[in-house]
Amino acid sequence: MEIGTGAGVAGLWLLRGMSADGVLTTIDTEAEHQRAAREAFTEAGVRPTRIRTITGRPLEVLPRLADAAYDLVVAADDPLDLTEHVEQALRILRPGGVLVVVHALAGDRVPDPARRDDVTTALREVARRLRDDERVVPALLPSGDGVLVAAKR
Ligand SMILES: C[S@@+](CC[C@H](N)C(=O)[O-])C[C@H]1O[C@@H](n2cnc3c(N)ncnc32)[C@H](O)[C@@H]1O
Repeated sequence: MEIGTGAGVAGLWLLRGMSADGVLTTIDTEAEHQRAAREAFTEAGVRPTRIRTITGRPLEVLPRLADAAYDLVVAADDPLDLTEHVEQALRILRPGGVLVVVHALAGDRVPDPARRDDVTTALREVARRLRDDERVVPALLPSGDGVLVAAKR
C-alpha cells in the first residue's frame, strides 16, 4: 500500500521488490498524477492485475480496507495528514508488516528544535508517537532524507 502515488516512481521500485504476484495498492488525491503513474507502470510492462490505483482521500479510503491485510504501507503524502494516516496504516498492516514514512527528517529540520514550522512539527510528532507506541518496533534510518520504519508486532 502506497499513500501518495505521484507519477509512479516509487511504485515501480516497490513492484520490482515484490513477489511476481504481489499487488500494489496506491492512493492519491490527484487523478492526473495517477494517470501518469499508470502510464509509467504500463511502459514498464507491469501487468494491470498487479496495480490497484484508488483516487481519493486516504482518510476516506483507508477505513474501507480490511484489517491486517497488507505487508507494507509507504506514506509519501502530505506530512500534515500523516498523524491520522498512521493509525489506519497500523490497523491494515498484518503482524510483522512494516510502515514506512519517507522524507522523515525533512532535510534535517526534524532534529533541530529551533525548527517549528508545521511540516517539521508534524513529522517530529509522528516519530515521537511511533517511538512510544507499544504496537510497533520503530527505527529511524539516516538514509537520504530520513526513512522512518515501524514494524507491527
Ligand atoms: C511526492 S509525491 C509521491 C511520489 C511517489 N510516492 C514517488 O515517490 O514516486 C506526493 C503525492 O502525494 C499526493 N498527496 C498529497 N497529499 C495527499 C493526501 N493527503 N492523500 C493522498 N495523496 C496525497 C500528491 O498528490 C502527490 O501525488
